[in-house]
Amino acid sequence: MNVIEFRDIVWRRGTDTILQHVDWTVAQDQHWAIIGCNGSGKTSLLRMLCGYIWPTSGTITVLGHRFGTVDLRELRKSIGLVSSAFQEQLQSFHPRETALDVVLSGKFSTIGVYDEVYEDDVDRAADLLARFGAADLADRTFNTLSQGEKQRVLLARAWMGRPRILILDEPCTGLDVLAREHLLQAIQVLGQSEDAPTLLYVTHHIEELLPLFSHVLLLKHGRVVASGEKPRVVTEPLLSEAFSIPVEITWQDDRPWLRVASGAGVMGAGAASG
Ligand SMILES: Nc1ncnc2c1ncn2[C@@H]1O[C@H](COP(=O)(O)OP(=O)(O)OP(=O)(O)O)[C@@H](O)[C@H]1O
Repeated sequence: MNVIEFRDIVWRRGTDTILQHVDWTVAQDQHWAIIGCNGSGKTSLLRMLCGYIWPTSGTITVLGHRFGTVDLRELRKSIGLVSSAFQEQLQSFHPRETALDVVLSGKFSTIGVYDEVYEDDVDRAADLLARFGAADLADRTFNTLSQGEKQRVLLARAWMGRPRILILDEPCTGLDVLAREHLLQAIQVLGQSEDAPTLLYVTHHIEELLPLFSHVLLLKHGRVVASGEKPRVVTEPLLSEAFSIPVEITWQDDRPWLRVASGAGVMGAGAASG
């Protein structure tokens, strides 16, 4: 059984076609990065995956359930999400809620812990905090944490819910280099664990494509530019096409680093035309 199947998905809003004939298959044991410029359709695709928007045409099957024949509220319990928009929403946590409470609340997919918590749950939450390098934050009030600290706690929270699919929507936004590398390292390690969910990682930053990510979906103007195994997709011609600017890639420690090709940037274009 595939984890995700999008078949010939089209999404129109008014006169705009936002997703254009998208085919996308995610199999078991794959972790995907989703890459594309602003407005290329990444968020729309993922909102569709969670059943928040409905395609104009095409079919979607998630975890073996065909949309239209499944209770989406039930299915959503299998899909975790970490995004900066979500972080804002979580400002509504009770002012006294600790980081450990926040992780625990992931078990129930609620904001705040209202259900009974067992010792095992507390152990697991503490263990997850430790794995994300945040053990010392357990008793701190969540609302007083820095953005980087909050992201680590929210990732631990997402793992606590044992989702089958976990969407990480630009989880490194706003983090300094060291905080970002710590977070990426934790994702790399936990993503390799036996009970890891299928990861879908949205980013504009190519260097965040950890060795863990086996596959990449490259979008442009709502179309799939390329989709498949990372080394076949993360190439200079395909990324140059997706970003509409010539780019060069250097691989280091099995991670790709991108720079705009010499003379091709906005400055270069200005100099050339001037
Ligand atoms: N509900 C909507 N109604 C009309 N247009 C929409 C709607 N949602 C998204 N769009 C448009 O669809 C296009 C794709 O948007 P989307 O948010 O999916 O892109 P994105 O790749 O996630 O961009 P970013 O990287 O900036 O977050 C944009 O042009 C956006 O304005």
